[in-house]
Amino acid sequence: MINFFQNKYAMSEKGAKDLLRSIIWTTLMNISFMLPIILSFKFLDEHMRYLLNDSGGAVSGSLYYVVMSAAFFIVMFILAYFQYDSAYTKIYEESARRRISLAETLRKLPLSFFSKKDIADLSSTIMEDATQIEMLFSHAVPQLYAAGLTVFIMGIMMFIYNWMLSLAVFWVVPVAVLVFYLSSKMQKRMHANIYYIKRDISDNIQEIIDSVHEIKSYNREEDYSIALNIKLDDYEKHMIKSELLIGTFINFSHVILTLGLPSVILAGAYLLSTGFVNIFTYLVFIVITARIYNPIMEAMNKLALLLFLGVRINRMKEMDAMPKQSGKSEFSPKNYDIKFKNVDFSYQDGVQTLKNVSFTAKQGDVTALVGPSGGGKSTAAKLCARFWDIDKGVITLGGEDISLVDPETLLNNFSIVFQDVTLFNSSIMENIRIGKKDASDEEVIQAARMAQCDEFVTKLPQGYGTPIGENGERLSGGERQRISIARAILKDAPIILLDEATASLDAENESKIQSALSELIKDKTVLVIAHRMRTVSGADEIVVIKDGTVAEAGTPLELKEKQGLFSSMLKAQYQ
Ligand SMILES: Nc1ncnc2c1ncn2[C@@H]1O[C@H](COP(=O)(O)OP(=O)(O)OP(=O)(O)O)[C@@H](O)[C@H]1O
Repeated sequence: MINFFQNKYAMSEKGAKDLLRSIIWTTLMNISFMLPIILSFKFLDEHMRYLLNDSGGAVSGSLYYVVMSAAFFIVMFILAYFQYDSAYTKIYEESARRRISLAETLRKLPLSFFSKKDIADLSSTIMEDATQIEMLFSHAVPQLYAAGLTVFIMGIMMFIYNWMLSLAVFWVVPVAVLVFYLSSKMQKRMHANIYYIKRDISDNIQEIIDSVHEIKSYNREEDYSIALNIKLDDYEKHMIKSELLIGTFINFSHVILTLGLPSVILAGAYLLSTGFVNIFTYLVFIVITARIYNPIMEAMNKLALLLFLGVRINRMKEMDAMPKQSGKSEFSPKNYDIKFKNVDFSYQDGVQTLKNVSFTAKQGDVTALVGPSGGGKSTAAKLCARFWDIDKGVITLGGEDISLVDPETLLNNFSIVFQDVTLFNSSIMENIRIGKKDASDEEVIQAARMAQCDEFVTKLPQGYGTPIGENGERLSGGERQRISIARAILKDAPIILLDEATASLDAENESKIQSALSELIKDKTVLVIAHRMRTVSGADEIVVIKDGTVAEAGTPLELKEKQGLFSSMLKAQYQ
């Protein structure tokens, strides 16, 4: 059973055990609600017999009923406590574990998972799916299983007590469940559709928010809002259809269940008149029948939500099943040479981005990757920090295969400055401190000065404490890039990846930063991706990448003399 829950609901072992406990406690609580009824009728029965015999004096055994009532009350209270604890506290604990494990999964997923389109999907999985699953596991799943179990246990007890009346009570249950079951396939399909339409809408909204500048500048607001409205209408139609469908089936099943009571009244009246049952049994069955369907009805009301559960759990399982990056967390290479040996890589199946790429970026050297746009320079640089895993060949750092090193451990060795700088909605100080989280304010300011940030920071109202808005929206491209360089300077890692690091800077700032960078890169492995030939003039080694392959490699002088691609690019740029 534990294994079944673990597999079906993607739960931890502890969560599955707690769910089982919750089902047991809920079943016991459901059954305990019948106890006062049985006790009352037993009391009534004895009372009636006593009155009919009319022996005079007090009713014998009254104290017994008072004590039993108090005992039942305590039992019900205890059961309700454990039921609450298992269905809420424990289930919420599992939910916390589920969220933490999702976050852990995210840490281990390769970057290929985080394409732009996945961001809305991801946040919906983490926030909405996890919340919905939490709600279902506290309010619906244990209750559903417990309803089945309660009816089963009560059914056995009642059949033993009086099978004829029990037949009248229970014939409706399989019929109602069958009606619901037959419709569930259709409902599941519908709910899956709704779920995917909803995700598509979230993606669409996310895309609009991300590209709001482009949409406005190309006057495409109307096209986007028409496309979004079509999707919203579709969502509305599906929701109405689904509500109608599920409402119809739930109500139909409820109607079938309510037929149970008249069945018992009629069958009981007949059995009473023929002497097969006494009045006490008849009345007990009527009252129990009025209550026994409640857990099933309640569970059915929640089934609509439960139908969403499968889709949501599958989404989590999918995420969990994605190939994760792992590796050793202890890593101290003997040097920081990066070596590509016959590396093949593709972002998508069938489109090879790098083919048989081999080159070495030596520690203490500046290795420049140059070549035509789209050739694969940035891809090669990102692969050596294990942003993705390669398809063939090997990339080594200090002679060790990087695919065997935990990505976070590996990244500790890299200072990276990309073209597309990501900044966080906090102060400049905190944005730079990301490079080294335990850096003092003085260290941060020192790095900022080296990266020429001082010039614009001192003009800001709160200096280094100035909030810079979502992704640094209050800063210019060059200012954002300088913050990114300051981070790299602060981190002071043994390998430096510079992807057009000084592209958005004016000539004066660029030369100042170049001199700061030349201090930073001493004795380090430096991989520079550059388009402008003057950026690479000081490089020790140049690797020309064209159409995903190494077209030529050597020192600037060697390549100039070779009169190949590098030399023609050089000429073209100076012309
Ligand atoms: N995340 C991605 N998913 C799919 N394809 C990608 C991705 N990133 C880059 N590519 C593709 O891989 C190829 C190489 O891109 P890459 O950015 O490495 O080239 P580049 O030489 O650095 O180009 P540029 O000089 O223009 O920056 C291109 O065809 C590009 O479209």
